[in-house]
Amino acid sequence: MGRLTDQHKGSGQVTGGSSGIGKCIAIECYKQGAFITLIARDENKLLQTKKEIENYSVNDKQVVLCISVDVSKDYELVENVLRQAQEKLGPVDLLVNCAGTSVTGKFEDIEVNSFERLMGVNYLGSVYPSRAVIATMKERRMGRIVFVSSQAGQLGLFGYTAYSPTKFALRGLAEALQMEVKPYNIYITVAYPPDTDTPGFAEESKTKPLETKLISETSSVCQAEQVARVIVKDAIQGNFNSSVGSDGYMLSLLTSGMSPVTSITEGLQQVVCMGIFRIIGLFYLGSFDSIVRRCMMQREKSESADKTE
Ligand SMILES: NC(=O)C1=CN([C@@H]2O[C@H](COP(=O)(O)OP(=O)(O)OC[C@H]3O[C@@H](n4cnc5c(N)ncnc54)[C@H](OP(=O)(O)O)[C@@H]3O)[C@@H](O)[C@H]2O)C=CC1
Ligand SMILES: CCCCCCCCCCCCCCCC(=O)[C@@H](N)CO
Repeated sequence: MGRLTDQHKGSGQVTGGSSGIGKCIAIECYKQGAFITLIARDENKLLQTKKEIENYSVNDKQVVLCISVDVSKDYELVENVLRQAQEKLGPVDLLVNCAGTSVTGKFEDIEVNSFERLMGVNYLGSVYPSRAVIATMKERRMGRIVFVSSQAGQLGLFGYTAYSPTKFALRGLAEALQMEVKPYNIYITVAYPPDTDTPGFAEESKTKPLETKLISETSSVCQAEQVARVIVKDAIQGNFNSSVGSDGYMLSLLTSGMSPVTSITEGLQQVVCMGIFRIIGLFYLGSFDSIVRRCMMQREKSESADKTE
């Protein structure tokens, strides 16, 4: 963010900044000299994280501000608290929409209200803060907005019927918004992290179907620090697409569709590699289908064994 202003190293707002990937993104920005606003619900977690982040200060003027608000409930409230934060720390240079949560399970086993709740937090919870800061960014003719999607926002997988659509939605929002704000020198980044070792991931793993676990093992679990470093780098560079690891790279290239390109090299890589990555992708899909079929047969076998007992 150092490039964003001459006066100070910029101001960053991170939703979901009190835990996991969001916390590491906040630390990464703070280490680069930025002023930080953490946005989440639980005040204790916020204060604890603020203390932790302050250990990384690079100058004595740096501030970490905490805001306790639900990003998915009341737009007016979100707009108000973000305005107050900007009055204290200056206009926001970087907004990172990282607040989010997941529910996994078979379609028929997921509570109906979970579909609505996840769309609320993961999608509307990214719309509201972005909508609240965009006018100022346009006036200043500068700014960066990050949407934290997921690899599960690039392809649909067993167990993610409630979660994936919310992460796909962010991509649509990001593409449309990028086209609107590019002439104002505002750049949007969509990040597609793989499974990442965080409190949220630990919670998700408790109830994850076996199929989802086996399929997800295709790509290894990343560290939140690494994911955060990549996201912050891509946001500063103004890259539309942000992915981690070789699976992440292939998946992003393969699903690039009509999304904007940031460089000629990126466009050329897509043109050259698309076909071959599709072939590799088909093999992955085949192996996912066979995992699902094997699990189904095993379940039926153990159910019929139970009945004959
Ligand atoms: N970990 C993973 O494997 C992956 C995660 N992601 C995505 O990255 C993001 C962060 O995930 P992760 O670090 O694992 O999550 P964590 O559960 O560790 O942290 C979630 C953060 O979001 C905040 N939050 C949740 N709901 C709300 C809300 N309604 N309003 C305001 N803040 C909220 C939480 O604070 P509080 O509860 O106090 O509000 C917390 O700070 C999510 O969007 C997730 O979908 C993407 C790919 C992989
Ligand atoms: C050429 C094509 C290569 C294809 C590789 C496919 C690898 C698929 C693995 C997907 C893992 C799902 C991650 C979801 C993470 C997430 O969002 C939750 N953990 C949130 O808590």
